Amino acid sequence: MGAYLKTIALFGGTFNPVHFGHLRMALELKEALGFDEMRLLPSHQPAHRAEPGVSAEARRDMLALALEGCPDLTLDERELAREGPTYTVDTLEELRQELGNNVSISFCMGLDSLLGLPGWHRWERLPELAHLVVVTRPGWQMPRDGEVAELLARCRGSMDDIRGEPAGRILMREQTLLPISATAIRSLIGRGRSAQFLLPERVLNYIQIHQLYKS
Ligand SMILES: Nc1ncnc2c1ncn2[C@@H]1O[C@H](COP(=O)(O)OP(=O)(O)OP(=O)(O)O)[C@@H](O)[C@H]1O
Ligand SMILES: O=C(O)c1ccc[n+]([C@@H]2O[C@H](COP(=O)([O-])O)[C@@H](O)[C@H]2O)c1
Repeated sequence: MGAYLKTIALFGGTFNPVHFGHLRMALELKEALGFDEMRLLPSHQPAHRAEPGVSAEARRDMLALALEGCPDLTLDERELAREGPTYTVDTLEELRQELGNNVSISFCMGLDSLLGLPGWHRWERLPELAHLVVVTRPGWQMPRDGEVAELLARCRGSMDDIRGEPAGRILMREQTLLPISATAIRSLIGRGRSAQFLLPERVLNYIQIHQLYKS
């Protein structure tokens, strides 16, 4: 294997709002796998779910507040400026053009997202543009057959592969996720209950000041 490449990881989501589950997962992945950069990538208009109801600017502002004082995690705002549905393949094509082929790009996702990958826009192009880092929870089932199982059989690799190649590998990593979801946070606030200790205090203050998620 040749020299190691610079490694950039992306962690995409709606972040409506960002919470400690997202932040811990991103930080642990960066530290455990040794990525040079871990970028949180808020989507403008998610491709496979309803409109978030909270503006892209507000979701971005909350992420920026959450990342204050955490130099290990950065914010990549490129999807927010794009009109129409946010497709990961467009983002990765843009990024690849910007960075060239001598950089290793990894897109991080949960196993649930990997199982749904064949529904993503131009999904077969994704491994040509980036590696996929897939976080599994203890006890989760890997697919046995179908397109994703075939992709895994072809592409499964290690962190050494990811450091040495620009794209094309799938790394499976078992990690315990904090049991927090943005849906539960929105529901708590909507019912007038407290969401304290589930997300950064600064983000909670922003939600209160802007009266977000009130039913
Ligand atoms: N508790 C968690 N720990 C680690 N990762 C998470 C957690 N919740 C969501 N994720 C991951 O974060 C990314 C962005 O998720 P998203 O913004 O949809 O958050 P969410 O909390 O699942 O939101 P919602 O409840 O609105 O679906 C996805 O890859 C998702 O798998
Ligand atoms: O490109 C697609 O077709 C596509 C379909 C579903 C999800 N994604 C991306 O996957 C990431 C997590 O999405 P979500 O909806 O679980 O927050 C986020 O970056 C989305 O843009 C992308």
